[in-house]
Amino acid sequence: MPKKIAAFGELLWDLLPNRKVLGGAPANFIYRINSFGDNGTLLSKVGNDKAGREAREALKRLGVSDENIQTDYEFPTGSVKVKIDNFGNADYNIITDVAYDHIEINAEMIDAFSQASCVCFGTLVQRYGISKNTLRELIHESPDVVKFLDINLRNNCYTAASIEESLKMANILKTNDEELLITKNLLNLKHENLKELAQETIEKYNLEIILCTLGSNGAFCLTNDDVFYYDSGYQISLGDTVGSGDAFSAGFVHYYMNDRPIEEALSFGNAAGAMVATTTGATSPISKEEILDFMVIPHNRNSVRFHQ
Ligand SMILES: OC[C@H]1O[C@](O)(CO)[C@@H](O)[C@@H]1O
Repeated sequence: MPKKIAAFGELLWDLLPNRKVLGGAPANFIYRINSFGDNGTLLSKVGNDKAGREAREALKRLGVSDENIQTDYEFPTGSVKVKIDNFGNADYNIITDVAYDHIEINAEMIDAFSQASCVCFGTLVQRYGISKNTLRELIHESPDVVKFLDINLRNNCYTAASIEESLKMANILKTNDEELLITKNLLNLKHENLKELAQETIEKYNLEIILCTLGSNGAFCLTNDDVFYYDSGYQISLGDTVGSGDAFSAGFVHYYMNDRPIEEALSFGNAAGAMVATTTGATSPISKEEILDFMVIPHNRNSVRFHQ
């Protein structure tokens, strides 16, 4: 049975150096979730403009319903200017006060959230009051649902308060090494070492799992009963990093919510993220079968050491 997974947040156009592609972490996440065979719902908002109409069409072409995409009559559809450096790393200039900052609560959204088995959200959509409050209410109405926080810290789009509130709402945190250290500094956590910092964060915010991606060095996972797994990085030819973390999250959630062992979920997510990093933009099609095939090909894998 496909699992019902919902995500709340930004749907936008990523303006890459030479073309525009549909993006927004929750949109990218739900696209991958559906491509893996689960039943994903995206909760967002676009403007009453050409970009909004095109976003709906693009979304549907990607196999994601626009049923829970609201239309805003005042604010434009979101967009992001994405610069890619010589190493393929993305720098995001995120346009502010756009339609997805104004998502309003309604009965359909409450149903989509509370009837899902897992919901995903990030910090970017919490930069203004309306969407932030809608998210809080949706979470409040969904007590028995697994809450997956893909923290996605984007410049000028988070505060210590939005990070802390998000951690309090979450059961599972997905972060990257850099974001975990930013979180440490803003929330005055103690540990420098990533594993110890993850332990401290789990305890302080009562999390069940932390997933931490490490760029080309793979990813690790730590649970609240202190089970630790590490999956090393793949040596790939990098397209760009856009959407790679979103694919990691979708891969992990797909396996985890379908009752696969956490170690397998980590490996599948890590491979999904690596494969998306070989493409440009966040929504190039990659099937589950292609990821599974990729995982069994012998690869050169990078390896990091943890100071345990
Ligand atoms: O959501 C914020 C930004 O992050 C991405 O999702 C990539 O992870 C982009 O598509 C978007 O511009």
